[in-house]
Amino acid sequence: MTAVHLAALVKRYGATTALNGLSLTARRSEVTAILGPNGAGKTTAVEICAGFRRADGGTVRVLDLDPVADARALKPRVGVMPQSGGVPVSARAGEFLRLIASFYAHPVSPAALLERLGLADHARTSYRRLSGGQQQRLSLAAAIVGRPELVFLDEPTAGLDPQARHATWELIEELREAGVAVVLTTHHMDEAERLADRVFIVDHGRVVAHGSPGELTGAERQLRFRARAGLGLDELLAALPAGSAAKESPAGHYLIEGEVRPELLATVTTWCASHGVLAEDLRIERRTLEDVFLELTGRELRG
Ligand SMILES: Nc1ncnc2c1ncn2[C@@H]1O[C@H](COP(=O)(O)OP(=O)(O)OP(=O)(O)O)[C@@H](O)[C@H]1O
Repeated sequence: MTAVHLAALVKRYGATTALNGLSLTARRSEVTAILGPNGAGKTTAVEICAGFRRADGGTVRVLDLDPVADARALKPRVGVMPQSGGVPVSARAGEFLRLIASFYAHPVSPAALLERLGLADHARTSYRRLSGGQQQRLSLAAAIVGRPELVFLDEPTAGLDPQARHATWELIEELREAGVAVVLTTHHMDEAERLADRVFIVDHGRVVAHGSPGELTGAERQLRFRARAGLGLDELLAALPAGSAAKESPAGHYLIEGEVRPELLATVTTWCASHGVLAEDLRIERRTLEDVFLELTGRELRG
């Protein structure tokens, strides 16, 4: 079932076009990741879905409603974790979460949620005195305490330590199991790969590719190794099957693309042996979303 439908969304801030025809769909019981570099338009898209901003063009439907015109009807059904907190700085964590819970008919127990997110010892701490990671987790708790059908999480794990990051991932997976539609933004491709059923790769305000992580990265494998910089690859390339590619990037890091079969591995190692090259860290791996992004845009995701 469709929870969010965005079609040809346009948003301008003065001379800046933040969204330039962005289209995406998110479904219930799925995690949908909007993956893109800084400034790609992810936050703007979430803010429009949350009814915080109006689009300049295109269609926005959230649970089949209009986020601005139907804001009252959507409020009890949608949770939002904005990028910049959204919590009054003097509010104490526990009191704030109980207040938010009181707005909903069937909230989760605030105390249990604080415990779950490792904030139980900070229930009496004011928001401004929480660490960045604790503030993030309180903001996440506030987004989900009302048992929403749909949640928007804007960079939910930004600034979290690995333990808190994993706890957040597990919570997100449980939301999906419970039938919630989760839409999250991230510029961590590992987060999208681990969590998302569908990924929308966004760049310059539009979707440049979408699909499940497996669809996006494909079945293709690639072979990588490290060796001394500046190996002449023409001769190796000539020995490889047609359609293969070999490149050095950055210096001393080699990548062989194409159909990685046993013969290809043998060709590479034989070539290395005959040139006195010790191929270190030789490995065959699947393409990552980072590779896909690089291919599509010519830039690194986190660049
Ligand atoms: N209120 C605003 N006024 C002017 N320009 C803005 C405003 N908000 C965002 N922008 C610009 O719009 C573009 C998209 O920004 P947005 O915050 O939506 O991207 P993002 O993908 O969420 O980036 P990040 O990962 O850094 O949060 C950027 O060029 C940004 O500078």
